[in-house]
Parts: sequence; structure tokens; C-alpha cells
Amino acid sequence: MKIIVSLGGSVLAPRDPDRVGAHATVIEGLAEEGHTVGAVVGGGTVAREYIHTARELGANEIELDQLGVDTTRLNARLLIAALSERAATRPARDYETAGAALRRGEIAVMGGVTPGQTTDAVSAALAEYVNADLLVYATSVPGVFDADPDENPEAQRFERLSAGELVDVIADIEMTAGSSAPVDLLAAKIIERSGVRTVVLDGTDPERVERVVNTGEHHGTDIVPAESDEPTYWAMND
Ligand SMILES: Nc1ncnc2c1ncn2[C@@H]1O[C@H](COP(=O)(O)OP(=O)(O)OP(=O)(O)O)[C@@H](O)[C@H]1O
Ligand SMILES: O=c1ccn([C@@H]2O[C@H](COP(=O)(O)O)[C@@H](O)[C@H]2O)c(=O)[nH]1
Repeated sequence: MKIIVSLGGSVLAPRDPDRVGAHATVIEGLAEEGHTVGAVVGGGTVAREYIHTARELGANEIELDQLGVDTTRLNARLLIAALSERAATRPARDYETAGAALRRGEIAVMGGVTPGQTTDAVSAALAEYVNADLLVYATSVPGVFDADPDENPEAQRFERLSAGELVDVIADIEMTAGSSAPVDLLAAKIIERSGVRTVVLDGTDPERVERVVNTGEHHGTDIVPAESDEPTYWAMND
């Protein structure tokens, strides 16, 4: 199977070598089992700290996004440091380079690419570019909710959502540099057009990523193609 894993920066936890190592072990294990694996790493708290400071200093949103991109690439280098020689030696800066690495049987690693988006969109675009079978968003919350679960304890998780419905759920989330969303708007639109099978889950425990790849089981949110006749319904929090 061809898999793209989107690892949120807060999930990678760059200040915790054990956590970075655990994510690398899972990604490498999947590659050893014969899967083709690409990883896209987010900026997390470190990116937000830089963005916050630079905003105070008067930087504009594009400059802030560039800071974010640089931080995601630093985090991507951390993941590469924890991976074996099977991984490409540096974060790919474009989809062709990442795709070529995957064709050579390497684990491709990316961070951000360009201002105005997040690594969620990079992950969706890479998944579309390489015709991935599965796109996993390993994020800091257990899926997509009907409201921000960090703000609203009554928020309910969607067990299944069409890509179009996902666009509606996240449409009102601000898109300033460093903003938080389970999946960003551009990513949702790319998922909608590509129809790639997508799962959003709590990736703080890397074994959840392994489980969804190997068994299909997860407690997150399935993003299904718009034309699916699968029922879409609400699920209570586990
Ligand atoms: N409807 C929603 N459903 C789920 N999470 C939401 C929703 N709206 C806002 N959020 C916020 O999105 C956050 C998850 O995205 P966030 O970008 O912070 O983390 P990430 O995916 O781990 O990436 P990174 O840490 O690299 O930015 C949650 O902490 C939550 O507060
Ligand atoms: O392609 C990209 C990727 C990221 N950014 C900026 O970096 C931050 C942090 O990235 P996350 O994926 O949210 O962790 C993001 O908010 C953007 O400001 C970008 O501009 N382009």
C-alpha cells in the first residue's frame, strides 16, 4: 500500500527524542512490511512560538508563513535523524522530489512548501501526486469535531464525513499563520478532488498509525469521497 502520513508538529513533539524515535520506528516498520511511505511533518508549538514573536515584531502573514515553513523543515530533519538510511537525506521541497524518492523505495519526508497553507495541504497534495492508497492525519485531537474540542467540551466527533462536508466544517477556521485546524481548507479541497482515502486520528501514540494501516481500525474520522453512498453520521466521543 502507498501511504502518506501527516505528522502534526505537536504530535511529533520535537523536544522529546523518545516520541520522535517512536514515530520513526512505526514509519520504518511500515516500510519494512513492504508499504511505500511518505511523511509530512508540521511545525507544532515551536512554529507557533516563532510566529508569535515575529508577529509582535511586525512581520506580515507571508513572512510568518515562511518562518512556519522553515520550522516544519527543521522538524522534518529531526524525523530524518531518527530514521535509518532508508529515508531520503533531506526534506523534499517539492512533490516531484518526494515522489522520485518514493519510486526509489526510500521513505520520503517533507515539511512545508509555500506560504498560505499548512502541511495538511502538503500531505494532501503529495498523496494526490503519488496516487496514495491512504492518507493519515496524525493530529493532536481524536478526529474532526463539530466544534473545536479544545474550546468546547460538548463538541462531538464525526465518525465519517464526506470531503465536501469537511470543507463546510472547517470553512470558518481562520487561516492566519500558525492557526490550528484538524485539516486545513486547501487540504480538504484536494482530498475532495482526488478522492484519496483519508483518516484523521489522534496520532500522539504512533501505534495508532500502524493499526489503521494494517487493520483499518481507528477511533478517528474517516473522510469519504463525496459520491460515496456510505451514511454520514455523528458519533459520541469515545
Ligand atoms: N472542528 C474541529 N475539530 C477538531 N479540531 C479542531 C476543530 N476546530 C479547531 N480544532 C483545533 O485543531 C487542533 C489540531 O490542529 P493543529 O494544527 O493544532 O495540530 P496538528 O495537526 O498536530 O499540527 P501542528 O501541531 O503541526 O500545527 C486542535 O488542537 C483543535 O483545537
Ligand atoms: O506549506 C506550508 C506549511 C506550513 N506553513 C506555515 O507554517 C505553519 C506551521 O505549519 P503546520 O502544518 O500548521 O504545523 C502554518 O500555520 C503556516 O503558517 C506554510 O505557510 N506553508
